[in-house]
Amino acid sequence: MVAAVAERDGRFLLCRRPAHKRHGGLWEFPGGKLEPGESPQDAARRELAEELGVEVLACGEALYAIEDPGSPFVIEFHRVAFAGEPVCLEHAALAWVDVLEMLRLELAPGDRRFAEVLRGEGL
Ligand SMILES: Nc1nc2c([nH]c(=O)n2[C@H]2C[C@H](O)[C@@H](COP(=O)(O)OP(=O)(O)OP(=O)(O)O)O2)c(=O)[nH]1
Repeated sequence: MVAAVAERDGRFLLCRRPAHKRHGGLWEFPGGKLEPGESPQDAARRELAEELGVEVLACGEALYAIEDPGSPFVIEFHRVAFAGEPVCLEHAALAWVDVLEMLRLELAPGDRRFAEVLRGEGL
């Protein structure tokens, strides 16, 4: 899985998962599973267009790869820059939050581990 880390003025874009899905109601970085043959950069471009209606301009190398111990997924966190204002097309809500606000949200497990890395080390 790829998770996109978009930052503006010290705030990061987080998305709340729809109630009916796995980890419903929990907050996550936007992104999703890679389709066959996709690079993480391709998947970030596709997922952010689908979920947020934005165009990814740049997607870096993986900052961290983090496992959710309760699931088979490894989540790669990549820094992204995008053009346009994100629109909530597939999630329950969007929010730009600083790291302390992020840690107060109910985060999906892998996203929480990354938030703790952000608090400790920054980007
Ligand atoms: N963001 C995040 N997703 C997680 C974690 N643990 C875990 O099992 N997942 C799962 C939930 C989803 O099934 C999947 C996220 O991929 P996705 O965003 O493309 O999937 P989705 O549920 O929106 O859609 P679907 O294709 O599974 O129907 O990873 C976690 O810690 N963080």
